[in-house]
Amino acid sequence: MTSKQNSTHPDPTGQLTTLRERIDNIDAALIYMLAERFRCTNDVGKLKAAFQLPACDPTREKEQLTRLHALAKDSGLDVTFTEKFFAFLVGHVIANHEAIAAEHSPESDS
Ligand SMILES: O=C(O)C(=O)C[C@]1(C(=O)O)C=C[C@@H](O)C=C1
Repeated sequence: MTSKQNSTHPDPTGQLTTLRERIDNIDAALIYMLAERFRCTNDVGKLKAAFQLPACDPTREKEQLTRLHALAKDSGLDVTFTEKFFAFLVGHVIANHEAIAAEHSPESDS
């Protein structure tokens, strides 16, 4: 025990460090998973651009949301957070699809 730590004033430092190590590992996994998801959606963006399909597919998004709701409930993740996170993510994907389509468009210089 340190001078500041005793049974009335326990020191949370060790526990906090352990929890933060877990958080860092989870953040790393999330970043790698998101990078992989964006690699996949970029391929979707190229396919959509090549076949002149719309960037946004509301029917697919509805199906995804239904599935994500069930997963959120099952796992204990906040459903509102899940919806907001999905909307944020898909918003970026659609912007990327539009950028890819603009590059592929006949009016594009390149
Ligand atoms: O599945 C597609 O069609 C995609 O473009 C991918 C994706 C997604 O990020 O999951 C993005 C936009 C669409 O509106 C639906 C889903």
